Amino acid sequence: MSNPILQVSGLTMDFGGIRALNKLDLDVHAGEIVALIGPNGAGKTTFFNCVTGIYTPTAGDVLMTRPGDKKPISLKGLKPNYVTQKGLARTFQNIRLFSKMTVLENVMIGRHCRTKAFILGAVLRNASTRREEQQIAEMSYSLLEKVKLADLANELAENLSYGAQRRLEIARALATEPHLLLLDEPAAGMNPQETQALIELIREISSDGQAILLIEHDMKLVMALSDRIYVMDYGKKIAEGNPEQIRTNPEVIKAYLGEDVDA
Ligand SMILES: Nc1ncnc2c1ncn2[C@@H]1O[C@H](COP(=O)(O)OP(=O)(O)OP(=O)(O)O)[C@@H](O)[C@H]1O
Repeated sequence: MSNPILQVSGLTMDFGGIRALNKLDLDVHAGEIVALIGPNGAGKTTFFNCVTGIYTPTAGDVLMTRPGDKKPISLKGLKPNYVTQKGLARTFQNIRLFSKMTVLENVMIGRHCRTKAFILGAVLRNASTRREEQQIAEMSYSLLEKVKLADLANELAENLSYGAQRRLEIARALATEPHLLLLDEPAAGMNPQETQALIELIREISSDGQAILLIEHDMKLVMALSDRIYVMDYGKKIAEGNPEQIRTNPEVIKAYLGEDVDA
């Protein structure tokens, strides 16, 4: 088997006396949808923050192997914008859009991390910059079509419904052309119809070959989409397997006592 796109080993994160992550191993292969689940406070967001450069982990490594790479590169210690440039994009638990910009502009911003002419061109506005802007706008528009927001391209982001804002965040992350897409609670705050539409969207994105790692509390979504699931509790991995194995795992049932894993 080829190297995983993402290979996390021994990831540990201490906040003062709190060990939020404890020697966590996790990998994601090309084309997979992998979910990371666990009760509140288990360490899921800390994991994403360590992988995407928001925190530098106390110990462990985060390796990425992109198509064509002879050996993995380490993302550990890289700033978030460099992590994005290497091919890892994410959405956030609390939506982070530019509310006073249009829907299309929000996606175009995501794309700019891949363009040469951005800073210099923004000052000079020469012909090649204008051509590149046009290409970015077209590519961004096609992503809006994918997430079913093309009709709202010129609307301000703040005027979108909650579910639509979450889909816009996904489009913006896809605009960076990631090798791996990280989704942080994409269904949070959605009604059942919005969640169902999201499940279909994630399936469609995955069918294009996009590898996806997601954190989610909505078990219906997790069970419907995941090829593999990692379960953590108190910063440690307590189980790993396919949805059926996770659904029936006694450790998982114990960790979730009182919560509904059997969606
Ligand atoms: N910046 C921080 N400083 C101190 N402690 C933190 C920090 N970030 C997270 N923690 C602690 O680390 C632990 C894991 O938190 P984390 O937010 O990663 O859990 P989670 O699984 O994402 O929870 P939730 O499902 O509620 O979002 C918690 O005990 C939390 O209080």
